[in-house]
Amino acid sequence: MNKITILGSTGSIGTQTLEVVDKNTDLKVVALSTYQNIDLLEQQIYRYKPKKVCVMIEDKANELKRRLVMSDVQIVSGIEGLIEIATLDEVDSVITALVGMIGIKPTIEAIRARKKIALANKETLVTAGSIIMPLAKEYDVPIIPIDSEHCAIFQCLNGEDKNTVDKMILTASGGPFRGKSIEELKKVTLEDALNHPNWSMGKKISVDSATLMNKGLEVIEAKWLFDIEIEKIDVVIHPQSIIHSMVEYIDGSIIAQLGEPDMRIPIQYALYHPLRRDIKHKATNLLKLGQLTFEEPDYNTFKCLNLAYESIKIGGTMPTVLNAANEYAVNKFLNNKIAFLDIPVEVEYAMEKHCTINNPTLEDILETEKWTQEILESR
Ligand SMILES: NC(=O)C1=CN([C@@H]2O[C@H](COP(=O)(O)OP(=O)(O)OC[C@H]3O[C@@H](n4cnc5c(N)ncnc54)[C@H](OP(=O)(O)O)[C@@H]3O)[C@@H](O)[C@H]2O)C=CC1
Ligand SMILES: CC(=O)[C@@H](O)[C@H](O)COP(=O)(O)O
Ligand SMILES: [Mn+2]
Repeated sequence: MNKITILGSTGSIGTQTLEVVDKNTDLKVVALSTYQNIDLLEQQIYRYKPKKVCVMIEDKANELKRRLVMSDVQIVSGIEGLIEIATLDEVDSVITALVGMIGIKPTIEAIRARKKIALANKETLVTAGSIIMPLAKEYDVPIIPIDSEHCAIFQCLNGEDKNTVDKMILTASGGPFRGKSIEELKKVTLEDALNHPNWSMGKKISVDSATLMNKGLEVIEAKWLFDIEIEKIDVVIHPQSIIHSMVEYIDGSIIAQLGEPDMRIPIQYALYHPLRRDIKHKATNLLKLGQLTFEEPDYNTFKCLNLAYESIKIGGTMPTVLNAANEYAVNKFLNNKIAFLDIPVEVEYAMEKHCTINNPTLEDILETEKWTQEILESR
């Protein structure tokens, strides 16, 4: 029996993880969490009977307590609550399906408590990869990627000697605005940006896919997960999202992982690694697919991808600034406060103003997040 905590169980990855649980009777849910969606969490409590849940917002946690006064589920709140459910004694694996840098502390504490990590929450690695990866090594804790590209690369590596890898090739769908010009992007709406061609995902990552920041974050995520130089990580546009990523070896062989765009596949893979589960969520019919195509990303129009490469080349706290500025700007865009093309402008502004701290501590990273929010607020 694999006993699990899902951080962010009411989101896109969280709910799909529960769909995987539905198909696998040897997965037992011990703890769940939400930011504020207590209606859905309440349904999840009835169905999966967790021991403990965390509601980030205290008022909402209190409301849920009133609703569940007859139930024996324990309800905690805030960041301390997230840490509590990520470190419960009886838990084997923690699925990090939170969105944003809020995932850093619970992930660190879960590693210290020696929980296996199934990681979807890429912002945690983008900003604190320099702390998380050595910590996981120190505690001998596996970090298994859920992000589809990284799960693909993880499978393509298949235990090969790292020195035989020439390149990692991350595929990108290109998002809903692939092929559009700057002029056309001036007119796009929030609704357009959320309309991803292949994947159904949470709002923040959908906007990141539209700006190509998602791919930039994934380049940095790959650097930390696979301990590879940034110069060896390439991005190629593959509009069909069937090839999830590839590894090119020194002999010219390219190994790819293919499958339907369905996150239940990498989620199940991460939960069962090193075993491969014999449950298919969605089969791929190659004959029906027709063509698989590839294009160069448009770096001039979609500036976020270059900003991400730049930030990780500078290193230190700069990827934190990139990520925190992006979280800030995407939030503004989601609330109709700025236009789509303002997102890279905000990110670039914060990066230009920042004096990088090398070899940052956790405190430096969290302070940098705050600094970034303040500099953008006062702009
Ligand atoms: N969705 C996908 O297919 C993929 C997602 N990822 C990554 O996985 C992570 C999750 O993405 P996704 O599931 O789409 O996101 P969602 O927005 O759909 O879900 C996020 C979850 O985290 C909770 N949450 C949000 N903000 C906070 C906060 N400040 N404190 C505590 N809990 C919070 C949400 O609660 P509430 O419901 O109340 O908002 C929800 O449960 C992201 O890092 C994303 O980049 C990676 C690959 C694919
Ligand atoms: C499903 C997943 O892993 C997402 O990160 C996805 O890759 C987003 O699509 P883009 O390739 O458009 O960024
Ligand atoms: Mn991805």
